Amino acid sequence: MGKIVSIEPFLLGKQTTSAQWASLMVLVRVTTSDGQVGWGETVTALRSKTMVESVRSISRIFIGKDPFNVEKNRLEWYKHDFNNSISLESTSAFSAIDIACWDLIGKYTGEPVHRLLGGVTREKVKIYANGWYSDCVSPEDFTKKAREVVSKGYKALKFDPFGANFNYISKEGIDIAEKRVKAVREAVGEDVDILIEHHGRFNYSSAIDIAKMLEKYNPLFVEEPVHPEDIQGLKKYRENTSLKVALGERIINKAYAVLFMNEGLVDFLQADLYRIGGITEAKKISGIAEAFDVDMAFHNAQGPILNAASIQLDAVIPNFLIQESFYDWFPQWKRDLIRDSTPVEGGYAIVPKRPGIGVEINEKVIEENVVKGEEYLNLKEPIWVVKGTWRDSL
Ligand SMILES: O=C(O)[C@H](O)[C@@H](O)[C@H](O)[C@H](O)CO
Ligand SMILES: [Mg+2]
Repeated sequence: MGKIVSIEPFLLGKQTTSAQWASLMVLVRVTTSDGQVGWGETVTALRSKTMVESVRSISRIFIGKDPFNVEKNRLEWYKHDFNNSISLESTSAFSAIDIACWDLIGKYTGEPVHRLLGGVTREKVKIYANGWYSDCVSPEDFTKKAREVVSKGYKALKFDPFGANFNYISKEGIDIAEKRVKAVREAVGEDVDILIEHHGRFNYSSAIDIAKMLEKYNPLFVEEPVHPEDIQGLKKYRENTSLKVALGERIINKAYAVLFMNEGLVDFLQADLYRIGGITEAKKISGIAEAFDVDMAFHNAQGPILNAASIQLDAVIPNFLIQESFYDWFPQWKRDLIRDSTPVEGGYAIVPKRPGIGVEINEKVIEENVVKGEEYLNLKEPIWVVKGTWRDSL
């Protein structure tokens, strides 16, 4: 088996798309001395140039290494990078390389990654839709688009009904959010799960007021109800509602996740493979979560490589809840980038049996979509918002 000879980041995308937070992606190609290729992906997070450079810098640790030694290689990175415990740039670059190495291991052995991680616990994984509600402002907008999601077969969908409210939300703001939530619940019926995204933007008292409203709509979970660093606020939130809390998309290592689980502050953990340390660390964190009786709902808001890698892990872990997916709302170039997709059918993604993470890259699409520069920055609507929903009145 070959050693790693090159690690190349490609910044791909379009500077303006309907999904700004994911308009660009960093694709990473890892090549071995015997010509095998593995693919990884990481996030840009308004730092596209930085992320590309970060992949280049840390790749020096991996050149000449055996891609099979994911643990030893990770330890080398951990040892050399003094700031990895506080650097999303470092963990995100590392994560892409780790995913590419797993893809290589699968290709060498001829096995899908899930068979190398523990085998199949489920042949298909339940998906929830995100990204479906761009430009939804009125309850009627939400009704129309929610019906479309259900007609595609989805059994669960997530949305943020809070418009441009930030930190504090007034009684009127809650009333508007309620009209949107009610519209979606009525459109999808009681058998489809609704998941309420807060994007970590409220103070605890506002989040508690919101929770009182949400309780009657029976969401599967509420996500990041308070600011992600506000542990004291989250404790107060937990004391004041029985709604189930999901969080963790911004967590960059397993020890940090334990802080939340140890205090009983989270029901469902949303680690993301690109930030937590690739497949290697995502598998470990799932095991730790299992010991706390916490189920996994991996965050997955970026491109087709991360989507494929997440599905591999979902197939394996015992404590799987549900998988986020933007797949049906991807810009076309992201779908074209891979030859073999894992389409969502009847609300589930069928776990692919192909070697590696299960996708082949169409290299022509790389050439056509290489971009230079930074993400388009819209100062009127924060990057994490689904396009056209940053409106606080109906
Ligand atoms: O998917 C999620 O859970 C996220 O919080 C984000 O990464 C996205 O920005 C968002 O959902 C789009 O608004
Ligand atoms: Mg989120």
